[in-house]
Amino acid sequence: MCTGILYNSSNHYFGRNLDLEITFGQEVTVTPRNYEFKFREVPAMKSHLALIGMAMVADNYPLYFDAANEAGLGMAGLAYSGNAVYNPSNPKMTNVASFEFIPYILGQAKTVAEAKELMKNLNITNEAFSKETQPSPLHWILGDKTGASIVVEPDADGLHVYDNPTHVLTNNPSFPQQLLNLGNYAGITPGEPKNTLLPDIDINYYSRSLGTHNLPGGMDSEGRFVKVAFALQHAPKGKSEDENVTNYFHVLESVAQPKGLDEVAPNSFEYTIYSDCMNLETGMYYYNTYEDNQIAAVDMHKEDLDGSELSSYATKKSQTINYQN
Ligand SMILES: C[C@H](CCC(=O)NCC(=O)O)[C@H]1CC[C@H]2[C@@H]3[C@H](O)C[C@@H]4C[C@H](O)CC[C@]4(C)[C@H]3CC[C@]12C
Repeated sequence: MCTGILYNSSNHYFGRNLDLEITFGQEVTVTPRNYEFKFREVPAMKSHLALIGMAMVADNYPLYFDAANEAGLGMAGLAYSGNAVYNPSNPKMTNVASFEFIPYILGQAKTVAEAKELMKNLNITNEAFSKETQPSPLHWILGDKTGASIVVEPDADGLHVYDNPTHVLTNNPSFPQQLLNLGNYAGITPGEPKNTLLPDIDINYYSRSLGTHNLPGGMDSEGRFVKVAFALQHAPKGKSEDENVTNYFHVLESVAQPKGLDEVAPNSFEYTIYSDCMNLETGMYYYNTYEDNQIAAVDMHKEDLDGSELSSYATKKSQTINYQN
C-alpha cells in the first residue's frame, strides 16, 4: 500500500511511501520540456512543463508512480483496489488513459486549481499501456506550492475531485470515508490527555505520551491515514532545507512498513520500497530506499530541461554506513 503527503513549511514538500512486495525497476526520471508526450486520444504535447519523479520507463515512455513539475505541482498514484473504475472511451469527454493521467496533468497544470480545471469532463479510460502492462487501480493525491492539495478518485459513479484539508492520502476506503473515520480519533493529542474519564479520581499518568495511546499503529490503510495525518499536522516547521527534509522523512517514516509484517501472499511481504520528497519550490527530488536509509537527491535543474530525451538515475540499493572508528 502507500502513503502520500504534502508538507507545508517555508517551502512545500510532496511525495510518498511506495509499499509493495515487488519492484518494477523504477528509476528517478526527468522528462525535459521537449520530450514529446504522445497520448492515445488527446493531441500529443510536443513541448510542456518538465517533470521529475519515480517512473518505470517502458518503450521510452515514463510510467510515473509520482512526480512533480517545474512549476511546483506534484501528483502521486496510490492503490485503490476494488474501488477504481476506468471506463471505455467516451466521445463526449476528454479521454485520458490511467497511465497517461500524471503526464497529462503535470505537463500543463501549474497549480492544483489549474489541475481541477483540466479534470472537468475528463474520462479516465481503461486502455492498457501494453498487453503486459495492464491498468492498475489507483486514486491520486496532488499538492502545490500554494499549500493546496486534492484527492482524485475514479469511482463507479464518476470521477470525484475532493479538496484535501488533511494533505495526506493512503489507500482504501474512499477519501470521504477516511475523513469520516477521523472522528473516531478526535481526542488524540501530543500533550497529556485531560482526565474526562473519572474527573474526581487522580489518574496515574504512568507514561509519557498517553494522549496517543489510542492512535492506530497497524499497517492497514485506514490506520495509516489517521497516524500520518496526526504526524503531519503536528510536524514542526523547519528553519532550513535540511530541517524541513528531515521532518518530512520522519512523518513518512511513522507509517513505513518494515519487511516481515505485512504478508500479502504465502511468504511474500509488502514493505516500504522507497520514500520520496520533492521540494516544489526548487525542483530538488530527495529519496531513500528500504536498502539505503541515507537520503539521496537529484536536482531537476541540473538536467538539460530544454532537451528531448528522458534521463534516469538508478535508485541506491545498499546502505551507506558512516563508520566512525
Ligand atoms: C501498486 C502501486 C501502489 C502501491 C500499493 O498500494 N500496493 C498495494 C496494493 O495494491 O494494495 C502502484 C503505484 C503506481 C503504479 C504504477 C504506475 O501507475 C505506472 C504504471 C501504470 C500502468 O498502467 C500499470 C503499471 C504501472 C507501473 C503501475 C503499477 C502499479 C503502481 C506501482
